[in-house]
Amino acid sequence: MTVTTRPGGESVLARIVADVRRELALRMTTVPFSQVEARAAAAPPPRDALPALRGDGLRVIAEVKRRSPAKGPLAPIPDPGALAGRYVAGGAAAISVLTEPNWFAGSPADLTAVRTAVEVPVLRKDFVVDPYQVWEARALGADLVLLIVAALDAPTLRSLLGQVHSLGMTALVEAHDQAEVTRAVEAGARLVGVNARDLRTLRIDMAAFAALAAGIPPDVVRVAESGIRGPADAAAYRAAGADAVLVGEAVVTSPDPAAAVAALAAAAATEAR
Ligand SMILES: O=C(O)c1ccccc1NCC(=O)[C@H](O)[C@H](O)COP(=O)(O)O
Repeated sequence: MTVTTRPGGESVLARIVADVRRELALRMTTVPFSQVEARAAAAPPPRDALPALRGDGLRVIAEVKRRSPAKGPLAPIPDPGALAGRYVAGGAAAISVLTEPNWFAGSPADLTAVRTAVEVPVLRKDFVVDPYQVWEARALGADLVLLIVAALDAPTLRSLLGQVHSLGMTALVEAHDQAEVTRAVEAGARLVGVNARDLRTLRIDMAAFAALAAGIPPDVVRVAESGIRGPADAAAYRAAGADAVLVGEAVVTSPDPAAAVAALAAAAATEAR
């Protein structure tokens, strides 16, 4: 689905979440929770993401993203495991996999394929609103789960975060403004992403990370997400204090994804803090 937004119209995020909830309700009737729980117990143990995402230089989380609501199709990606392998060859510290089918043309099978193909931590990037999806993520082999502050009330954010941690995974808690950063930190996030893209309007504000980074405590790992076109953007985020960047479109559309990832990481070989 490709969207246009109208002032005062329903937010894009709200529309995506409504679809996700409908599909989830269907899955919950066809795949009993006990089955998901059993698959999670049999999944390979989670990989520790935090040490992978902070260290010397800027870490790159490279995304498997076939399409975007704003731009439509980006890349067909017939073999997500092979693409993730190219990212890792270029130095990616983690891989993000969009598993949502209707707006991003993703699938849960993409995540499993990527997890099998690479040895770095793998993020389930989806619109998680219910504990069932956290268990699903673990059952698929995910090491990280995205929690979007704008999609969750405070008690739900806190309880989903606790659940991600109790399953041994890491949550990437995503914020777009100061109030959301505060909520992420108060909920106990250890990894906070500032998304330059406002998921309600799809507008990109590349200044958002620099404006918000100082409000993220030093023991929390900081990720700058979205809108990164190349090394200059990555270097600017590093200078503003990012430990890692999360990049989708620029790497899936590159003719050489390994080189694209390597250039992003190399551009920002400066000390951040
Ligand atoms: O990408 C979108 O258009 C989008 C729209 C609505 C909700 C989420 C969306 N994207 C998810 C992401 O956060 C990005 O895929 C990710 O940060 C990479 O962004 P980019 O490098 O700009 O492709």
